[in-house]
Amino acid sequence: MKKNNLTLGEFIIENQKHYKSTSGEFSRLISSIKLAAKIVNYKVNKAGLVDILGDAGDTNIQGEDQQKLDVYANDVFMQTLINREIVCGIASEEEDDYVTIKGKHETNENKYVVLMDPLDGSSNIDVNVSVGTIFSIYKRVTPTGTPVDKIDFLQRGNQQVAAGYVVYGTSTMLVLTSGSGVNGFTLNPAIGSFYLSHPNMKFPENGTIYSINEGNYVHFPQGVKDYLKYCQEEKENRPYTSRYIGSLVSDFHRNMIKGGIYIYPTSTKNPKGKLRLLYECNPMAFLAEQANGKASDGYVRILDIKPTELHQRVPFFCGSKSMVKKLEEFMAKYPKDANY
Ligand SMILES: O=P(O)(O)OC[C@H]1O[C@](O)(COP(=O)(O)O)[C@@H](O)[C@@H]1O
Ligand SMILES: [Mg+2]
Ligand SMILES: [Mg+2]
Repeated sequence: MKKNNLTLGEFIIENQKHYKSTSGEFSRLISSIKLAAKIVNYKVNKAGLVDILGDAGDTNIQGEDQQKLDVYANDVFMQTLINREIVCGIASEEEDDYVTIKGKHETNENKYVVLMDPLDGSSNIDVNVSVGTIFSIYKRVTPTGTPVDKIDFLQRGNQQVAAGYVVYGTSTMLVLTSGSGVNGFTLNPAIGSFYLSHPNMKFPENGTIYSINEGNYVHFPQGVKDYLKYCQEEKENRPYTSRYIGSLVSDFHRNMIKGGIYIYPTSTKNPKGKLRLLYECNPMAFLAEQANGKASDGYVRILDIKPTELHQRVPFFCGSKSMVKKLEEFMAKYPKDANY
């Protein structure tokens, strides 16, 4: 597949067969996400010059201090999707509950729901380090024309129609899958279009980078501690390299290109893990598997976990297949409660 000559819109039209949509509804949905990403990107790039840094002075349902850019990004993605009336509902890290979009005819005819983390890596905003947006798309399970229900959002990750992220980094990229591989599109800011720059992205089977917040070491499950000892011993192609950006999207993106594993286990501070299943782990797990990688909670495939709550957290181990498998071997040596 050639690169640099297809825009994201052209790519979707050319690959219509993969983007399970006849009415063009799906491509309009992606076009809305693309538009919102460009608006947020513009603000991210001016962060030091406009009043968009620091705390928003409020906390979200997770009990986290919302950063101004968290709130701004949430508003932009929400408003873009609502105004263009393409989805029937949205769930967001920054919204207490899901939001129903009835449309002008109050008919709930649209068939897609979107779940999102509008700004991932919030701790990086004020220090000029890359951040991202994560999104996950499902077809609703309730009949069109009927009210949207929580069950439309509590679907297993293996039911996703599409998933992707935007990384606002040295360049701004949108990385997308709809179940037929992963493709990366880079924004040309001079033109305002995303161009296919990373066709058919794949995790290297193995890698030598591990990404984890080792500040929480004392609270890690024994299986994770043993795996870190394995990574750091001088044997074979080890010690590995430790790289941790503090933004899931950025760590994931680097690991997908270079090979590596991202680990956010349980800890005393986060007994269920920190990352949210619905709008962080599931979309990133879908992308990982579509790129020949692997994603589990240490025992179970992330995409098979049955969600029970919108903001539920799970332990998250994701990246090069051999590295995730090796970590699972260490986890399996202990009874689950010793690890969780
Ligand atoms: O600071 P910690 O505890 O290591 O957590 C960092 C992780 O938390 C996150 O920032 C959570 O995402 P949000 O910023 O969207 O809340 C991840 O992007 C990142 O990998
Ligand atoms: Mg996040
Ligand atoms: Mg966030």
